[in-house]
Amino acid sequence: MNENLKVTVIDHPLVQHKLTIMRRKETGSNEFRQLLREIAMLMGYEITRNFPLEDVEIETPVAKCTAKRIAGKKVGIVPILRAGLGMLDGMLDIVPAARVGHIGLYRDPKTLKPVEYYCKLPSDVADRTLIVVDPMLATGGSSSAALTMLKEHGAKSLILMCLVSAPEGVRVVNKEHPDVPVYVAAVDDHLNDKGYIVPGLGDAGDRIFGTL
Ligand SMILES: O=c1ccn([C@@H]2O[C@H](COP(=O)(O)O)[C@@H](O)[C@H]2O)c(=O)[nH]1
Ligand SMILES: O=P(O)(O)OP(=O)(O)O
Ligand SMILES: [Mg+2]
Repeated sequence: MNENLKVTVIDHPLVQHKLTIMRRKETGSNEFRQLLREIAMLMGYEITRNFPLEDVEIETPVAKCTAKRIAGKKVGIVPILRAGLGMLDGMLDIVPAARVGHIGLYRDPKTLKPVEYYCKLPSDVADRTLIVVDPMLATGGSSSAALTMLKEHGAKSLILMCLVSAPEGVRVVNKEHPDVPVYVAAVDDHLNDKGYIVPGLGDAGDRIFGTL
């Protein structure tokens, strides 16, 4: 069923174990937030694996040498509000010098279409790799709209990182943004008639911020 989807599932045992705890309805906001932060860090580690390196001349206390550093401008992390904020600190734990942009989108509960309410981006988006983060890729409307907004601001190198996805959402992003690699921890079964991922984990924003 998922064979046509262009998506990388990060199946590291630590990620999968933590995700299972997050899915449980008994898991409270405090633990949910902490696990999301940890998973974001682990996923970020995998996603940045192929970032290009360049040589730099340095001097250690012992000798001069040529060492490696990440090439190019500092990466940008762009959480989709609110739920994407839950993945920001985990990313900043491993890329502390990253620039941070914010895109505010909520899903209209009737139409399930994304509604934009905020956008503030780092400078020079055209020259940075931007990692868009949102725990849930459901219909794909929010992620796709965020990627479109970033491209309208000049972004050229984009990565989408979500925790749980539905095949429907991956399909939409693949179709509308074939240039954007998609990383997830799980591709779940389907969407229900309210646009929630099944089995999923519920409303990520509500679970992170305790607004159920
Ligand atoms: O099971 C779900 C499904 C969606 N969300 C929230 O909605 C958006 C993504 O929905 P799209 O339909 O892909 O636009 C996401 O930002 C979540 O905040 C959810 O929490 N749980
Ligand atoms: O996508 P939504 O409407 O669930 O937004 P939020 O992340 O603020 O819960
Ligand atoms: Mg929500």
